[in-house]
Amino acid sequence: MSDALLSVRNLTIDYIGAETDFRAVDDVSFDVAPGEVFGLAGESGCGKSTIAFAVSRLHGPPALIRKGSEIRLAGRDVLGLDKRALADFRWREVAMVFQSAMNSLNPVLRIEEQFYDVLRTHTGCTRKEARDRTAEMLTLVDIRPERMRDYPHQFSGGMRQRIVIAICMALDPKLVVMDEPTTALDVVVQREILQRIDELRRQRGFSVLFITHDLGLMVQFCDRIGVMLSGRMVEQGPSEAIFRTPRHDYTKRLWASFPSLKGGVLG
Ligand SMILES: Nc1ncnc2c1ncn2[C@@H]1O[C@H](COP(=O)(O)OP(=O)(O)OP(=O)(O)O)[C@@H](O)[C@H]1O
Repeated sequence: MSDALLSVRNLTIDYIGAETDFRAVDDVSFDVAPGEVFGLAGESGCGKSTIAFAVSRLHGPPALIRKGSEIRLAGRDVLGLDKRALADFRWREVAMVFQSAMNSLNPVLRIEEQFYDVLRTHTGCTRKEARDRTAEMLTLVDIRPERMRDYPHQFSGGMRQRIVIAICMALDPKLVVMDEPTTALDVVVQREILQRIDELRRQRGFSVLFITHDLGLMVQFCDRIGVMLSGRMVEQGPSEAIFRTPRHDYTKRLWASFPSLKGGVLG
């Protein structure tokens, strides 16, 4: 697919050990189109997070990406980026939201300062411009702009996670990688946040690489899903097809292990 935003080809990643190496990702290929939400499903340990880190170029030793692997974002060779290009690539091209992202806010800095740090570093904007952008972004995630004067502890967990998402969106990245972005939150807050992300995606047109253990959420939120088993991608396709007519035995077993999905999440 040449018009893909993200193109992953033959991605192979080992964790290098003292005695033996462990192949966490084995010859995985997939594309994510502009504006698309692509989900990675599969049991714990199958390599989903390892892929998410590699795509964001946040992996480090002992993870080693093997020769022949290719990751392209908007045509750029992600694995070939040097240190300088990488600083620009992160946030501007790709932003990552983790499960514990809400704890990544600096507890002693007002929210306003935390936005300013990211915006100034990447755009060289003035304080006034940063403040305007912060107000705009907070509004997008349903937080009153005047609360930019507050500190992280003055917000609930769900609000803190929304603030991190707003910071991630502030530079208009092309791709947002979300690894269990709402897992630490209660179910109602989870749904609210995902709905908000979905609206933002429609407005701003970014793509999402989405990882969650919650298969119901996955089917509901993703346009397409790739199913992983022991480092390999065994099946990929439109969510509805993967859910309703899975071809691989493992996918069938995966859905079967979540009886709540039988009611038909897709309606
Ligand atoms: N730093 C590391 N050193 C060695 N092995 C690792 C390291 N990080 C992850 N692994 C192994 O690589 C495999 C893939 O891990 P990964 O975290 O990518 O899986 P996952 O599908 O995201 O799992 P989960 O859903 O539990 O987060 C696992 O077997 C894990 O134990």
